[in-house]
Amino acid sequence: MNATPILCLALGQHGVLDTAAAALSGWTLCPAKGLAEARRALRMRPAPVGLLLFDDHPHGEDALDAFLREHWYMLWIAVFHPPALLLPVWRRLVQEHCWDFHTWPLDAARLSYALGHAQGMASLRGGPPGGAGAPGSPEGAEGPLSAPDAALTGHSAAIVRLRNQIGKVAGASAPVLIWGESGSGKELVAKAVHLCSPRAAGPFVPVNCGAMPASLIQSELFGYERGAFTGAAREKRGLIESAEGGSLFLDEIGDLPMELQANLLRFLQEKTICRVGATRSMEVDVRVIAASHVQLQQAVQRGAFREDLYYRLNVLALDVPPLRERRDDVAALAEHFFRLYAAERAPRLRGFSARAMQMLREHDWPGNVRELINRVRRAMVMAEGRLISAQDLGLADGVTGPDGAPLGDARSRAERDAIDASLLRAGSNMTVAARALGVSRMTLYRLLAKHGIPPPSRASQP
Ligand SMILES: Nc1ncnc2c1ncn2[C@@H]1O[C@H](COP(=O)(O)OP(=O)(O)OP(=O)(O)O)[C@@H](O)[C@H]1O
Repeated sequence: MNATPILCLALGQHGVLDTAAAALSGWTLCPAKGLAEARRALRMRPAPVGLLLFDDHPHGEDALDAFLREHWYMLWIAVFHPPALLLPVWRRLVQEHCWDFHTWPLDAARLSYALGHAQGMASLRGGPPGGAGAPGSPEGAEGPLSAPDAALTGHSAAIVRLRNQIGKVAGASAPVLIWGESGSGKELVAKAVHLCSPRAAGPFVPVNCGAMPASLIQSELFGYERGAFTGAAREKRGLIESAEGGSLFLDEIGDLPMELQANLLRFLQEKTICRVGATRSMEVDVRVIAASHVQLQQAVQRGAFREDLYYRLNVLALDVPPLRERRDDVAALAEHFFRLYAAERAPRLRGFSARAMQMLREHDWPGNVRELINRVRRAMVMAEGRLISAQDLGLADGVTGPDGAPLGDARSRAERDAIDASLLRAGSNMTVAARALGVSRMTLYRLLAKHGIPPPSRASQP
């Protein structure tokens, strides 16, 4: 008997579960009557492979699509009645999410062979998340992640390659270095590495090295003892300690001050840390995942980043491609974010116009996926019709082009569009937007007031 469980999900009539059980007697099957039961079963006992058992009137494709996106790390085999496969909606679902498909009546030998093959492939990928949220999981400072927190949308060759690489590096214990442009998805990739690793049930602790004042980083990362400095009335665990048993995500590692680079190197070499003011060091079991949007090798050449630390971190490297290099993903991502925000914001909206989709595909996405999210969210607020237009997305032809308006008007409109675009690209971060526009934050606030653009709320600042 093969002891690794296969999730058997009945979509429709539950009788299909008995039929499958009779055909697959040598397998450990974990039956689930519907999506809610399947979610519960997978939380209790993760499975690397799942069977989707459709009855002769399949329906509920949106809910199933969302479920399969959440459980992207599993290999799925669908079983259909042949007529359903003539329908575009089910063909698309199989193409997007399934590793194989079969038809009723079951050919037990063929299905067994496919399940064995799928299990073998799943084990090469590094296996499913190791029981995030499972009973007995140690709870960390940030708590364990769950699969939807790290689902990478997209089916371009680049993202499929990246998913495979994530599966491979996740199983190892060495540090990971993720490189990619701002907003391309580095943190999401870090979460996926953590979730696919044997540490999945432990905490994932993100630290933005660029956003933390240099004077605080040492005590925030390493913690401090009581009385270590004025104001240290109580001892405090650092972020590294709070990632015990899990992963520490060091975003913008290139911004780490030199003296802390030495401390981090010591931690990576010796697996011990010393709190500020402590006389003894302590052991910690934490995997470091670092990310940078600048090529660290150049920082090494400039003398701004330690070469020994660079080589320590760069054992397993992952490149997250910019969105313009995987345009095939734009439509799936836009639809994913539309679905994500539609219920909350705009139940009347039905989707994107054909022209809007075309402009989404043609845009260069300097702010990557974060810019796409911002454009979709803004469009959902601005749209007046049932379909989001290119105009709503701020991507219509001629929005910035001269149209015979007086020079002053054209200049003012161009200024406003440039501000809008850079705020979108910067994810509403005023500092980043101001830097991109080559003006100070104060000037940017003044320009917002001049054009009647509401300043981004503090909540939307990263
Ligand atoms: N493939 C993807 N599927 C779904 N969501 C994605 C994908 N890639 C990125 N995102 C989303 O885009 C946003 C930006 O991604 P993320 O924060 O991971 O980027 P980043 O490269 O770490 O950015 P920065 O360098 O500015 O920190 C997040 O909300 C993330 O969830």
